[in-house]
Amino acid sequence: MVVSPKIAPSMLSSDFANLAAEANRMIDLGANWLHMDIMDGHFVPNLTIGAPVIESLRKHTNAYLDCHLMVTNPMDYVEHMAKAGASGFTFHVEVAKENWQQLVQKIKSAGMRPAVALKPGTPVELVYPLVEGTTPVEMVLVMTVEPGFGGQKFMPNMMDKVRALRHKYPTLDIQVDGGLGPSTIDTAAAAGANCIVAGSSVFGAPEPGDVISLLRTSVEKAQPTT
Ligand SMILES: O=C(CO)[C@@H](O)[C@H](O)COP(=O)(O)O
Ligand SMILES: [Fe+2]
Repeated sequence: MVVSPKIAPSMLSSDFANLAAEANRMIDLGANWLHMDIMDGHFVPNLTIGAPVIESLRKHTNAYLDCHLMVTNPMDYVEHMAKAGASGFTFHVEVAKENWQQLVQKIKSAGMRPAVALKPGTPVELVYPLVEGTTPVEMVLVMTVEPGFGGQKFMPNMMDKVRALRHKYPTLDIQVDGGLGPSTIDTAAAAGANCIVAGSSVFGAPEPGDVISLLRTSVEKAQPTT
């Protein structure tokens, strides 16, 4: 595999009252990125954090903040998220069918890394133009649960999307998010995922560092033929 593993604990499963300490603990335990779930209570039936929390956290860490925006109007968030210190900006294709080119351009101009996510019911073909565009996204996030909540069950049938993406794009960062942990990582890694989001399996473990290492090792071992 020519793409490197990026393990991103989902801070949604952390103790939000101790966010900075939790974030730095994850980095010290070997995490590459911190996955930040931004939800607007409209695109998904849950409300979490926004730019003010990212801005506060940024004062306590230099880590890559991988922001997953489950919001209906991602365009409205770009400037605020960039100013707050977000590193990556992942929007959902379901709400950016018309204006994705403008959106990707705006994300890049604001200094963030653009990525696109798709819900379980969304066909993978919808993101191909975004990967192949003149201003392409740099990562595709395949949701392996319905977005909105941590702690749900991994959907193995989403691996068809991961396999299709890996076959078409051997060097693309492909992220999976939802229900990843020791019992599901090998399936995702074998399909070709290299960016792994894990919330409850990491924060709920007695030794979160062991889970982070296991996730990384599984991705490193998987060598899907592309
Ligand atoms: O985006 C989401 C949920 O919408 C995720 O990032 C979850 O927060 C992952 O949590 P686990 O399924 O790993 O517990
Ligand atoms: Fe997420």
